[in-house]
Amino acid sequence: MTKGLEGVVAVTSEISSIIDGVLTYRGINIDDLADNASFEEVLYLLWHGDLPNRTQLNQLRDQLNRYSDIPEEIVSQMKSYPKTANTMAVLRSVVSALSLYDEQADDISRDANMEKAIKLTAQLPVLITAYNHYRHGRERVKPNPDYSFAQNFLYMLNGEEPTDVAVQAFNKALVLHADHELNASTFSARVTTATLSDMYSAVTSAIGTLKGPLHGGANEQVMAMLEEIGTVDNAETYIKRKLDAKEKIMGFGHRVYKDGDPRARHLQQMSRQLAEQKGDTKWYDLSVKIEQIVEREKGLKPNVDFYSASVYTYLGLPRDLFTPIFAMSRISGWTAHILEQYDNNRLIRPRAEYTGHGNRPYVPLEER
Ligand SMILES: CC(=O)SCCNC(=O)CCNC(=O)[C@H](O)C(C)(C)COP(=O)(O)OP(=O)(O)OC[C@H]1O[C@@H](n2cnc3c(N)ncnc32)[C@H](O)[C@@H]1OP(=O)(O)O
Ligand SMILES: O=C([O-])CC(=O)C(=O)O
Repeated sequence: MTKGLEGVVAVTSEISSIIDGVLTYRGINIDDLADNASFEEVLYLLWHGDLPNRTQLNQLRDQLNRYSDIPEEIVSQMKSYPKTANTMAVLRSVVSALSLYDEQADDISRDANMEKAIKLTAQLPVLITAYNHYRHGRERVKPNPDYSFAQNFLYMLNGEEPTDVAVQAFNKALVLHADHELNASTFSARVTTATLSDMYSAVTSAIGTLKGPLHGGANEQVMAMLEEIGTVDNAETYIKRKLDAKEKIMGFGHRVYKDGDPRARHLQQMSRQLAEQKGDTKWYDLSVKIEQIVEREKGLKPNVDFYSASVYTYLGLPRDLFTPIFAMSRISGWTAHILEQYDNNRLIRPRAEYTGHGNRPYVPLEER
C-alpha cells in the first residue's frame, strides 16, 4: 500500500506530462506556452491535441461567446445565496445546478460532451463574476463578445476595460493553471467519469476537490498568511514558529516536483513586474523573504499557488476569488481528461488494505 497513492500510475494520458520537472501540454513546454499562447489556444490544444489555426481559433471564440449565457433560474439562485458564502461552495453548487437546465446533461456522446466542455468553460467566468456582484448588492456585468477570455473576466469583474498589462498577466496565469497531469481534482473528475456519470457531476467532484487547502485552496491561504505576517521583518519569526509547531507553510512543497515547480518561476517574475509597475513591492518582497526562509529551513520550494497569491492581489482580485479563478482555468484540463476518460474507459476502483478488527460477533443492543 502506498499512502496517498504516491508514485502510483493510475491512468494513461496524452494531455499533459511532468517529466524530470518539465511540464508540457500535449508535448509543448509550459514555458513556451506561458510566453506566447492565449488561453483560448490552450483550450483548443488541450481538447483537440494540436494548436488551432486562425479559423479554428475564431470558431472556438465564437462558441465561447455563444455559450456564455446562464439560465435565469441560476441567476435567481445565486442572488438568494448567503452573501458570505464560501465562493468555491457557490461554484460547486451552481455547476451542479446548471445540469438541471441542460437538456444534454446526461448525454455522454462525444459531441454532447464537447459542447458541454465549451459551455462550462464559457460559463464559469460569468458565474464567478456574477456572484461577486450579487453578494455586493449589484447587478452583474455581461460579457463583451469582442473581448478575449482573460479580458472578459477582468471586464465582468470590475465593469471597466482592463489595461493591457493586466490582461496579459491574467492570460498567462490562466495558461499556467490549465492542466497538470493527474492532480487530485483531475483524478476526482476521472473517477466520477469512469462510472459513466455525466460531465456536470465530474466537474462538480473536481471543484470540491480543488477547494481543499492542500490543493487549489492553498492560493487563498498564501495571501492570508502574507497579510498576517504583514512586513518582511516579521517573516523569520512567523515562519520558524509555524515550522516548529510542525505546521505546513502554504504554497510550498509538491507531490511531484521536488526541485521546483516551473510555473512558480513565471509567477514570481510576474509578481515582481506587477509590483514594480504598481510602485508597491510589499507583497513581492515579503514573498521572496518567505521563499528564502522556507528553502533554508526545510529545503522546500514554492509551488504554483505561492506567487499566484501576490500576482492576483496586484491585479486587484479579491482573495476569495483566487481558487474559483484556478477552477476557471483548470476546467480546461478537467474537461480534456473527462473526454479522454470516456474515450478509453474502465471503472476506477482500487482496493483498501483492511486494518480494522478481526471477526467479531454481533452483540445485542441490551448487552452493550
Ligand atoms: C495546485 C496544488 O495543488 S500545488 C500544492 C498546494 N498545496 C500547498 O501549498 C499546501 C502545502 N503543501 C503541502 O501540504 C504538501 O507539500 C503537498 C500536499 C503539496 C504535497 O504533500 P506530500 O507529497 O504528501 O508531501 P508530505 O506532506 O508527505 O511532505 C513531505 C515532508 O515535507 C514536509 N512538508 C511538505 N510540504 C510542506 C510545507 N508546505 N510546509 C512545511 N513542511 C512541508 C512534510 O511535513 C513532510 O515532512 P516530514 O517528512 O518531516 O513529515
Ligand atoms: O499536481 C498536483 O498535485 C497539484 C498541482 O500542482 C496542480 O494541480 O496544478
